[in-house]
Amino acid sequence: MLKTIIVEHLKKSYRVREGFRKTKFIEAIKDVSFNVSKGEIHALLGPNGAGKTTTIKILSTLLLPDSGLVSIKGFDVVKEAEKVRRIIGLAIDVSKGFYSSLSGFENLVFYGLLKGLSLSDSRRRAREVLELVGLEELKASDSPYFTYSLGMRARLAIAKALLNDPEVLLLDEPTLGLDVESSRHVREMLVKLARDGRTILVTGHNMHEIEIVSDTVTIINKGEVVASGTPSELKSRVGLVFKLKVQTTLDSEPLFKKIVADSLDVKRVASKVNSNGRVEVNAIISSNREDIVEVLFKASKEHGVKILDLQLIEPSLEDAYLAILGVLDEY
Ligand SMILES: Nc1ncnc2c1ncn2[C@@H]1O[C@H](COP(=O)(O)OP(=O)(O)OP(=O)(O)O)[C@@H](O)[C@H]1O
Repeated sequence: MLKTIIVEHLKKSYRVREGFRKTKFIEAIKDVSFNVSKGEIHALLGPNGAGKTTTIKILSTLLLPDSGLVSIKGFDVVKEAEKVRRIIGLAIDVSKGFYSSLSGFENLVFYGLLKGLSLSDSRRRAREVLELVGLEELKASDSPYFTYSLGMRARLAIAKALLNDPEVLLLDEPTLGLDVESSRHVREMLVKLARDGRTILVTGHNMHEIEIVSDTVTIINKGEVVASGTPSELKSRVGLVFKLKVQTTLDSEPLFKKIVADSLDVKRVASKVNSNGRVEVNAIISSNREDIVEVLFKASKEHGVKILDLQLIEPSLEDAYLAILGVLDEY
């Protein structure tokens, strides 16, 4: 089946002026390839300057690539840019691009007209998308844009991207700077839009958020793909590694550490005495969950180790991301 978004061996350099006569090239994208299937939410992750926005700009026909093949629903973003523009919705710099004294509704009608809709269609569609992103519900659509909170601005940017009822949404950091509730609202909106069959490419830095919403992920660093897959595939890359935190007593600590060291694959262990007099043992263990649970159970039931509290933490997407980029020293 043809993938909705195809990016193959994408390359892009920026030419920048250096001094009066000299120019230099910044290789923003050296080699980026990934695919996104219909109805999927795909996250593009990477540190600042990795090339995420540049990729979104090429996909949305705002920038031309130097080389590589990029297509959306089979349309080449260079040769068939007009057709691509008709089927995509773009939200980039989500708190920019609106007239501050116009209301959300008036801004959207203006953009609807720019997209070639008639005045009556623009007005109808503006109301529909305002409803879709929950701005009607907040009774904000007729207030001037300058009164909007960041969360409302992000919603309006997504509403604008939805004006032409696009099959593909390209969203660059849609939750940047949003509070917990607004971010959750945007996340829920993305899931709903994908469930309706839209394909979504999103960038962001909040790993927790990305882990919740995305079906697949591509991690890029310095313009190159360093990993891709589902969040669980990426997490399995860091191996079967758990963080175990146990609170025990001073008396039980030596025996507990011995049992754990003898029975499990312990990578690292450290302990400290807490202010409440309990000993907190922190271990990185590369054994499977069932074995860890069995050893803890036996230590408590058969050897009388006092386990006062415990946490067994699996690696998160953030752990995987940091490990893949080689900046995680915890694992
Ligand atoms: N218009 C431009 N002119 C020159 N260099 C640019 C331009 N836009 C981006 N770059 C450079 O290209 C590289 C990739 O930038 P890009 O904005 O695509 O990264 P990003 O992954 O989106 O970063 P961030 O997470 O900070 O938004 C960076 O080194 C950046 O400085």
